[in-house]
Amino acid sequence: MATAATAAAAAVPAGRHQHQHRLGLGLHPRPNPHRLRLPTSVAFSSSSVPSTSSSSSLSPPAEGGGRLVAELVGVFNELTGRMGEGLATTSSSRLLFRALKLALPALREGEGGRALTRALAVAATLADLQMDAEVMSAGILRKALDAGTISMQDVEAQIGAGIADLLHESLRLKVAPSKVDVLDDESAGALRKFFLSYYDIRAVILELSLKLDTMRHLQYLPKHLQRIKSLEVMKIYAPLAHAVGAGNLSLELEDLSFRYLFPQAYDHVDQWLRNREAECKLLIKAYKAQLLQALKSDDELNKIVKDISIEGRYKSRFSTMKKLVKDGRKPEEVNDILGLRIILDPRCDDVSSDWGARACHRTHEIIRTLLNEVPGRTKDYVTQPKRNGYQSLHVAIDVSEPGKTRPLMEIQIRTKEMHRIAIGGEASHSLYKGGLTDPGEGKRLKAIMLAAAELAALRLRDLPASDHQGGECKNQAFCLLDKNGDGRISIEELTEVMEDLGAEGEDAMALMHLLDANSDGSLSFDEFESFQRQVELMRSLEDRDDHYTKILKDKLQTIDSAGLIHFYRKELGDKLLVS
Ligand SMILES: Nc1nc2c(ncn2[C@@H]2O[C@H](COP(=O)(O)OP(=O)(O)OP(=O)(O)O)[C@@H](O)[C@H]2O)c(=O)[nH]1
Ligand SMILES: Nc1ncnc2c1ncn2[C@@H]1O[C@H](COP(=O)(O)OP(=O)(O)OP(=O)(O)O)[C@@H](O)[C@H]1O
Ligand SMILES: [Ca+2]
Ligand SMILES: [Ca+2]
Repeated sequence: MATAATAAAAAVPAGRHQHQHRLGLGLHPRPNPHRLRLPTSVAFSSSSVPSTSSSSSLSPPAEGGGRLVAELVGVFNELTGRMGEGLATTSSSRLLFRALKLALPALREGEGGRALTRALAVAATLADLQMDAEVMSAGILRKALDAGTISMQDVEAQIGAGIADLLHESLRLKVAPSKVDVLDDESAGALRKFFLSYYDIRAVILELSLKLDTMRHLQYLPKHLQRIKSLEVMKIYAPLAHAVGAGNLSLELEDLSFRYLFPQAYDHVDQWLRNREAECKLLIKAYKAQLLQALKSDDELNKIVKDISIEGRYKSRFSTMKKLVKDGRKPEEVNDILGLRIILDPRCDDVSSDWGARACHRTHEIIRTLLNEVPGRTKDYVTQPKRNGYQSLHVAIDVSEPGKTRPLMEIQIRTKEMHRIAIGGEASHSLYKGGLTDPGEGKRLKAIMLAAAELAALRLRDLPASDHQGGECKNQAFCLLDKNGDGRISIEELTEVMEDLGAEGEDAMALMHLLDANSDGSLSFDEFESFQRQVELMRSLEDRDDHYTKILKDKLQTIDSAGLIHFYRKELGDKLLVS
């Protein structure tokens, strides 16, 4: 870490360090509960329950207006960079920027210093689900509303009626589960359907992302609430997420509620999967690469297909547990802990032709020559589709080595069309997993969800650009700060944004002084870009800092479970305490 910090400091123009420290922009990496970097747990990891200790016990850093602008710019860039292709239009960006300006001051203090990071994680989840800027902004603002420092009137006046409607809708959704008995399967099922048919589907997705946020931080709630919320998630929200095709979200929701509802069973499954996780994930990666290369270099297969892709996955905690309770299997008897899925694109995709089946069978032959197929475990739903139309060829592979027994690997072989039906069609995963009984419902829901997102994106694209932003903008953050569009950020423009963020207007002078390299009293595009580079650097250092903190914390926890931490603490005092 010392090397990274030294290199980073060297990259900053000479003579700047002194000012940066004064403004709280110093590059020295330190834990900062108020920073806006997205937490690493944003990535859909099935086991990303944050640890119980938090950085909130640390005292806040010297807070200057410079730091606030740096945070605004850094967060804005990160979120727009994460938005789906075509969704980060000028008007979308402007909306997100306005929402951030309103929400940031409100979120700074909430939830023990975690409110801001949490709000941004919600927005990132929404971006990953291809939601538009309106939904992302609503996510951030819902967290600000929950923090109690802004009101719906503020949102309506400063952001607009569209987002206020979305927020009203999500607030109505929030209270709905309390009106039914979630333990009753029929009521839970009816409520899920009601959600999907009655409410704006984007509000449902927003609610799902907020539920994920709640579940990721459940350790801060009292025990009885942990159980009630987990039950709601298990019975209502996780199946809902499956139903709308938000697969990764539903897997994480399931794993988190499983953890709180059945802690002992969870620990058992978690321990078993965790012990093999790193090795199995490496194996999945290696088999994937090896298979892809073998398939792509097979002449016969190449005559039938124009493209081949392979997806890999390690089974989730909850999904594994379900298999164990279904028929009393042991974990080592679950045959799809390691999974690969080969998707083939036949040169002739006419469904009545046999090109698809030929491609699947040729792929199977290649696998047989390369890998150790387990006899009697192959299922050919390509030749004999399931009644719901599901087609795929499944083989089980033994990946053990002498002296090292491993769980089996399942390989599913299918064409693009078969995959489409398995994902969104009548044999869809949302029906298979989401508890929906009406065939076609999953397909319809997914279509509604995508159409709603597309419509919102179109609406935002159609909003009139502000006077000077009709043309191309090379750097969205710069253009949003340069309100009058004269190509420079003036002291007035900087003062305004600082005041919006709740800082003293005078801080603008200090920041201007720091960044205005040629001392002409305003920020040029180049000067602003150099500021942005520093912001990025700062955030990446904080990332790395988190990474090291986590490693150290994991080590300490291992030591703790061995009962040795008390010994080390006594020996080394606070030096070993990591928050
Ligand atoms: N989308 C979808 N996927 C399916 C369907 N049926 C099976 N699959 C997938 O194929 C996998 C294996 O299914 P099968 O080969 O029938 O195996 P199984 O009888 O479930 O066997 P176990 O895995 O041992 O419980 C499932 O885990 C799913 O991933 C279906 O109707 N729709
Ligand atoms: N062999 C595989 N290779 C790649 N992805 C898979 C494989 N099997 C399932 N998946 C995908 O992994 C995700 C999680 O699936 P999960 O393992 O929970 O259930 P499943 O295998 O579909 O069903 P079941 O629990 O009945 O086995 C889903 O998106 C699913 O499509
Ligand atoms: Ca499976
Ligand atoms: Ca200007």
